Amino acid sequence: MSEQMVSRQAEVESVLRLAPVVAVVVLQRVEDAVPLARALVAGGIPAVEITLRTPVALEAIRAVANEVEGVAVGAGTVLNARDFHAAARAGARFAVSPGHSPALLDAAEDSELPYLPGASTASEAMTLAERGYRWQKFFPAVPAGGVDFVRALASPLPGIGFCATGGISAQTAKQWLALPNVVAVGGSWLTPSDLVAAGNWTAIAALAGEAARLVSPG
Ligand SMILES: O=C[C@H](O)COP(=O)(O)O
Ligand SMILES: CC(=O)C(=O)O
Repeated sequence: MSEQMVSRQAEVESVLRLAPVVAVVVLQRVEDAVPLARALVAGGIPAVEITLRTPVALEAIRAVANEVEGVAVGAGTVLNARDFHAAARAGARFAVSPGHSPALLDAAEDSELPYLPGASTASEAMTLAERGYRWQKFFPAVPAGGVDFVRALASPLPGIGFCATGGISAQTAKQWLALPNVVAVGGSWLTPSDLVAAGNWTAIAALAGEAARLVSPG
């Protein structure tokens, strides 16, 4: 594996180990980005994935990267090489995808930006491991097989650590974090759209606080 790949993987690991939960955020208004990220950081959740699902996402990433101390802001829903480069230009510290494709893996190899690609089967996880990706997003975690499925991957694929995301809640996060091959979970439950729309940053900081108190042995 190239030295660059080793250091980008180390960076992904360090982001995933900042806290038990990566906040997955869908923003409708760019002006919400900075106070929202500050609330998450204040609650103890510094890893924030802003999904490229809305027109304001890149501007939001730029604002958070420039203005929020202590945050590790990444771009989620990176679907192609163009998204990948746009995320890097906006100042994202990492990029995340629901799956992966040959073109995306090529773009990631040509870039400095640490990358967390998605997998949801043993074969996909093995394909990514062959390309040097020890840290992977297991997505969509619940519909793709749930806790039992991911637990069953731990023994045959001991080198792979997952950030399980998709369908996880405050109530179920603990079960996921107890798996030896789950280093963190991702989820949107910390930033419900009604609280974001209402600008209720205090409530979001409280949800982040609860999430930060979860523990992962992975
Ligand atoms: O990674 C992105 C997912 O949409 C987050 O899933 P969730 O909304 O079920 O937490
Ligand atoms: C689902 C996912 O991985 C993403 O939006 O990045």
